[in-house]
Amino acid sequence: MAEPPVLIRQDEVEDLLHYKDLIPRLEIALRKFSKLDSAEVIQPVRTTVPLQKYNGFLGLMPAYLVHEDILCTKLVCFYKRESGSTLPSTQATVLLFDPEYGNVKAVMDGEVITAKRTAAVSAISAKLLMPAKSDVLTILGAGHQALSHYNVFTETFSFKEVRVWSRRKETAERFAQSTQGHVTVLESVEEAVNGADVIVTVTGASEPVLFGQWVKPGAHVAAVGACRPDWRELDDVLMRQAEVYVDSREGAVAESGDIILSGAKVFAELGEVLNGTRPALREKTTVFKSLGMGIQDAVSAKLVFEQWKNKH
Ligand SMILES: NC(=O)C1=CN([C@@H]2O[C@H](COP(=O)(O)OP(=O)(O)OC[C@H]3O[C@@H](n4cnc5c(N)ncnc54)[C@H](O)[C@@H]3O)[C@@H](O)[C@H]2O)C=CC1
Ligand SMILES: O=C([O-])C1=[NH+]CCC1
Repeated sequence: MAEPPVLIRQDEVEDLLHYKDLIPRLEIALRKFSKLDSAEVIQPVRTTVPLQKYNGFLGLMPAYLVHEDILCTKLVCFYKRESGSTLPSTQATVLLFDPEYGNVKAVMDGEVITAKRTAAVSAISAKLLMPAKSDVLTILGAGHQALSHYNVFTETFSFKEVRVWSRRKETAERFAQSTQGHVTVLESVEEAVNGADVIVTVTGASEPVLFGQWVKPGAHVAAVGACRPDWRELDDVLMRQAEVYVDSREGAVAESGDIILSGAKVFAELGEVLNGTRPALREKTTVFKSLGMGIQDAVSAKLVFEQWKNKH
């Protein structure tokens, strides 16, 4: 009989999952996903169950990586919260299976996995697409994803200046006090992105907060929020003037309001750029529209489980 699943808590996942191990594995998974013959990766588009009464969604994100034999699913609830709400906006649990028998090997916290793998994929996009000389990073939003993006971007790159904006100035100030290095708080999005080389949008907005007229030509935008077909973070001008990269074309045309409602064309998947089948247009204004994929959770969960076993 199969062993009962182990339970891996949030603090353990935090200790076990490191960007230096995660980024190369995510790159491999993205490459495999974007191969023309992608039989190595099975990942349906996320199924979402609307929770209309609570302004949220339950997302089911299964994935199977055939060669690595990783079978996994994440269950994630995400909500649109009112300003000042103390309720969490993303809650997640990850189940890692034994693909041969079908039993669950581990049940682990999915919030840290979601925060770290999303930020790590944005860092991969920036590595490929940001201007060769990038001095200024701006983060719009000051929640969980803002912090994980701050951590991986400052660990991976050398920005001279990091700025943050949030719709409530106190939240941005609290964020700036929580970071290791200096972060400048700006009162408006326009000021915050003025001259920025890299802009990360990690808000819960459903209407555009970032407008193309404010974005420096050649800048790179990692757009992480607005994960529903009728939610926006970026305006039409930015979406139409930028070269648009995505994690998954299939996911993007089904779920991204920024793409669907602007009519912008997807230029490439990140995996295609990593595979060398589509170019990285670094000199142009670029948007990486992130939606999140089950394979990103699967490789993260495998890594956490491996590290957990080494310790027990
Ligand atoms: N692409 C991906 O793989 C993932 C995307 N997300 C999305 O990323 C976004 C940020 O997630 P978390 O940091 O976990 O949330 P959070 O609740 O911790 O932080 C959200 C931030 O956005 C701000 N915000 C909320 N509504 C806003 C509005 N209407 N206008 C401007 N700012 C607003 C909040 O004040 C806060 O600073 C959410 O949209 C979430 O759904 C989350 C996980 C994965
Ligand atoms: O990939 C993910 O976990 C999510 N994307 C949007 C909200 C949660």
